[in-house]
Order: sequence, then structure tokens, then C-alpha cells
Amino acid sequence: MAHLHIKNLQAGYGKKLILDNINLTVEQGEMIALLGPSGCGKTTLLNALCGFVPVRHGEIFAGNRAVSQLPAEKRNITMVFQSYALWPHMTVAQNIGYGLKVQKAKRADIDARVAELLRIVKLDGLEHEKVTALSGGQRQRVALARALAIRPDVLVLDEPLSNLDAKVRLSVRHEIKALQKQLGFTSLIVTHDQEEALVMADRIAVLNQGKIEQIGTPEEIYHHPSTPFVADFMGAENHIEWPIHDDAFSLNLSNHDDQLDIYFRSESAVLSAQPKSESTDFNAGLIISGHVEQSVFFGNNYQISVRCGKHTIQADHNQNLPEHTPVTLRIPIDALHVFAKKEKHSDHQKTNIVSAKSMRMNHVC
Ligand SMILES: Nc1ncnc2c1ncn2[C@@H]1O[C@H](COP(=O)(O)OP(=O)(O)OP(=O)(O)O)[C@@H](O)[C@H]1O
Repeated sequence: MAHLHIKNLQAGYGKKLILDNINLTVEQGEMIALLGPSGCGKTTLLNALCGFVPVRHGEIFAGNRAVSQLPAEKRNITMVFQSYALWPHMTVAQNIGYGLKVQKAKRADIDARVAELLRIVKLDGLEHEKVTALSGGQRQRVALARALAIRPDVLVLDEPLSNLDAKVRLSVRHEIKALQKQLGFTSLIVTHDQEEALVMADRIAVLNQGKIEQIGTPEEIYHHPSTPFVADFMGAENHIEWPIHDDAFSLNLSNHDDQLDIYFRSESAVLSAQPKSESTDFNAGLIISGHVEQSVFFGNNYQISVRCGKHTIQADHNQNLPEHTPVTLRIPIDALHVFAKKEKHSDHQKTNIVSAKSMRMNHVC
């Protein structure tokens, strides 16, 4: 399969501009997940690639072909839809072979390709079934096989797993990933499930309001978010603005003038069920004192809501704690996502955590 190159792409509906200056390269055989909140433009981007939404500006290259002015059927970019979009009156084999039939391929070639794909998606034996007789997971495999049958340059998948129940979803997720590695298809997958993106994608592009905020490997996006939006979206749900005039919070910083936004995950907060004391190591990161407001069981641990002055901080803990228990939280410097606030009307700037760590700790707030 070919690689995909999207250059300065703008697209929208009527006068409404939805995608603004999208630049993205998907390498041959790579899977990129488009991740972002509802309405940020993920589906619009897939539709623009497939030719269902016109491109206003910019260019799309699939392989070395400029395709953005071609009609949908000439682009060789195929979509797997959330709702499967199978023909209900056709059998599994007829659905899979449909695209080849439209292309007027020879009967024998269609049969051979259909048989190959039935094997690949593990549906052999079901070729004569009506698709209405299949489970959701099986239908999605038919949809995938149908999309792959025509050997597209690029495969795009729009929330392909969201109609499946949780258990089937996990297995189909792994099947698609394994197929992608085995067949080496170039693909873009839309999801708003962050775990799905982390597990399936080679790289993740996080979209916010029609723009790409960050592109990187799952590890980069998870551990090194480059903007407050990405940090928050990827699960660093605790947010404080620094400086904070509250004795419950202590953080040693060398530069007292910094205006910072600090994000961290509940899993990074180390909780001890005792109040802050003389023996607390204030150089050990962000130290927060408070009391338990709520404790919720999550299976492998408890999520504890800790009231700290005006803030409520979420921390994971291995034990249930009664309401009002005094606690101290420690968040290591490495686990803090720190962003310097810039002038009004300009963006945040990522502050290098490593340099924050190496700062001389000379001030306890
Ligand atoms: N056919 C349409 N006509 C006008 N506006 C549309 C149309 N389709 C989508 N939009 C608008 O475009 C914006 C982006 O929609 P899009 O479906 O691309 O978002 P999304 O990120 O895929 O959202 P979701 O995760 O909810 O599917 C939204 O504001 C939406 O209301």
C-alpha cells in the first residue's frame, strides 16, 4: 500500500470551516489514530480523504497520486464505517466481493479474492450466510474484508468498534491490529477512546477544534503531552494553576515568577494516610495535604477524591479510606506536566520537566 500525505488541508460545510490547515503524513503500512473530543473534526477529515466532503484548500496524496480533486471512486481510499454499511440482502461473500464486482473484475478473480479474505478475517464457512444472521463482531469483519478486497491505497476506519459490546470490542481491536501488521495496510482510524488509540496505533494525532494539537507515538502522547489540552484529554485530569496561595500545596521552584499550568494523573499521586508533618520531604515533588472526600472502588484500586483547600484532587490508592481521613499526596516532579502560561492571546509553552527537575529547589510555597 501507498503512503498518505495531507498538505495544508482545509475543509468544511457551507461557509463553516471545520478543518484548518491539517498537515499529516502516514507512512506506508502505518496506522494513525485520530483522537479528539466530539465535534473536533475527525469524521470530517476521513470524509475529506474519501471524497465525501470537498477539499477547499490543500492537497491529498495517496501514494504519489494527487487525489483531492478526484471523485470518491477514483481515489482508491476506502472507508470502514461504524455502522458496517453492509448490504442486508446479500451474503457474506457477495458483500466482500461487491467492490470488485463494481470494478468489473473477472468472476474467478473475485471468487479467489473473496476466499482469501474469508480466511484472513476468519469467516470461512460463513460465506453463504446473510450478513443479517451475523453478530456485530462478525459483521465488522465482513466490512473490513470488503474494504480490503479492492486493495485500497489507504484504509480509513471511522469508529469501527463503537457498536460492539466491551468484550467483543477488545478482541476485534486486536484482530484489526494483527491484520494491519500482517497485511501492512496504510490506515487512519478514528476513535474517541484513548485506550483504543494507545493500543492500536503506531502514532496518534490529537485533534482539537479542527487542528492537530500533537502527533506522536502513543508513549510520546501519553508521557509527554505538548499542550494543556493534550495533557487533559489523555487523562491527566488533575489541574492546578501555579503559583497557588494555599498552604495545602508545596512545590519547590527556582523561578518564583513563573505562571504555570500543572497537570497530573490520579495514578501518579502517591497517597499516604497521614497529615503533612515535620518529616514530610518537601523536595520530593508536589506535596498536597487534604482530607478524603470520597472513595470509589474501581476493581484494581480505589479512586480517592481528596479535598485540598478549594481544589479536589483525584488519587489512586490500594485501600478504601473513610471520609475525612487526613492524607498527604506526593506527585514526583517527573509525573507533572508543566506548561508556562504565556501572554494573553498566545499559546502555552511546554516547560521542560527535566529542567524543572534539575532546578535548585529553593522555595517552599
Ligand atoms: N453535514 C454536515 N453539515 C454541517 N456541519 C456538519 C456536518 N457534519 C458535521 N458537521 C459539523 O462539523 C463539526 C465536526 O464534525 P465531525 O463529525 O467531523 O466531528 P467528530 O470529531 O467526528 O465528532 P464525533 O466524535 O462526535 O463523531 C461539528 O461541529 C459538526 O456539527
